[in-house]
Amino acid sequence: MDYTATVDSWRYRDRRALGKLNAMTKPVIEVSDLRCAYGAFEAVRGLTFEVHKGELFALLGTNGAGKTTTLETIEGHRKPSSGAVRVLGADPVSQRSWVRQRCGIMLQESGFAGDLTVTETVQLWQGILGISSIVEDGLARLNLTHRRDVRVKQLSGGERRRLDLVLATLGQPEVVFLDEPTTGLDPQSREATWQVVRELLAGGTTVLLTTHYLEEAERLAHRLAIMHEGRFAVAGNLADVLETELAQLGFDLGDGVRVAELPALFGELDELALAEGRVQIRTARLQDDLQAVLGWAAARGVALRRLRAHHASLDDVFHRVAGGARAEISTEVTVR
Ligand SMILES: Nc1ncnc2c1ncn2[C@@H]1O[C@H](COP(=O)(O)OP(=O)(O)OP(=O)(O)O)[C@@H](O)[C@H]1O
Repeated sequence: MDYTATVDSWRYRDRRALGKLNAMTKPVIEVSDLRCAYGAFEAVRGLTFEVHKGELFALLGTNGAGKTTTLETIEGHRKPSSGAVRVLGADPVSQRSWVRQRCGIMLQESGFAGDLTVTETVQLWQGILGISSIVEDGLARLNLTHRRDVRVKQLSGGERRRLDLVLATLGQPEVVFLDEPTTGLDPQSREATWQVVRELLAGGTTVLLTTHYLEEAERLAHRLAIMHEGRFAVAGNLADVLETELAQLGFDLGDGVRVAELPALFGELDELALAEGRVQIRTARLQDDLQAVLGWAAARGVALRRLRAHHASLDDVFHRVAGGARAEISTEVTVR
């Protein structure tokens, strides 16, 4: 049985139900016109969004887009320059200890004491949080049991990341912040991490995540935002985000076929690709244009070589945003 597929389809089926439920409940994380500056430089420029109970919201974006600054500000590590942040209804700066007790935080870089063993580190963290829960399960699920007596400084980068996650999820926090949780992990460890995150969500934990892995956001996020230069360039659920980019239809222009002979299409022809002998069309009406091309080819007896028709992927959207082609997208996205 493909467990991943089952979990993912469950997520998609359940998303609508979660949305209806969430419309009736107070958000767990509320961010309103958030701005954060380092001196004269404004790294975060007016973000507004909410995250509801049991929901995972993913922040994607290019290096320096402002993801970590946003996350750390919501965690209460710094005051916003302006705007408002509420976590579980409280101000994460002025009510820090109340909020902190209810949150698990996985920073981008851990600040472990290298001379402590894995077990000692967990025990220390349990002491700080006043938790006496048994962590064997957490260590086992993230494949760290056999490393429990190893000093932290002797762990690999991926093992440290997994230890970070064990610590962030100690004591069943209501909210978990994950800053690039799977960077540097091998595929197996990444899958184990995703499984832990799915279990947290199923238990009602709310998760705010930053990642550079588009697949991670596709697999886990109920909603996501792609940041660029401190703003949300595009945001919403996966379908909303994919709809912001046109679909693509392409095939090689065979010998003896002239461009003028092509059927009328709704999409726009890529002149650069055409110069290299390929018909490449970006279109908002993929089905109509595909039908027109197939009908035309059948009528003329043209074989369409390397025919490819596909809706936009998250990768396509990301590259458009990263390429700075933001004129086509609203930069004032409000996510509610
Ligand atoms: N302490 C700081 N002082 C000055 N500028 C900072 C500081 N921290 C971050 N910045 C700047 O703020 C901007 C946003 O940084 P941030 O780390 O939030 O981005 P990011 O999206 O998390 O990037 P990455 O994907 O590389 O982690 C960048 O231009 C960065 O150089």
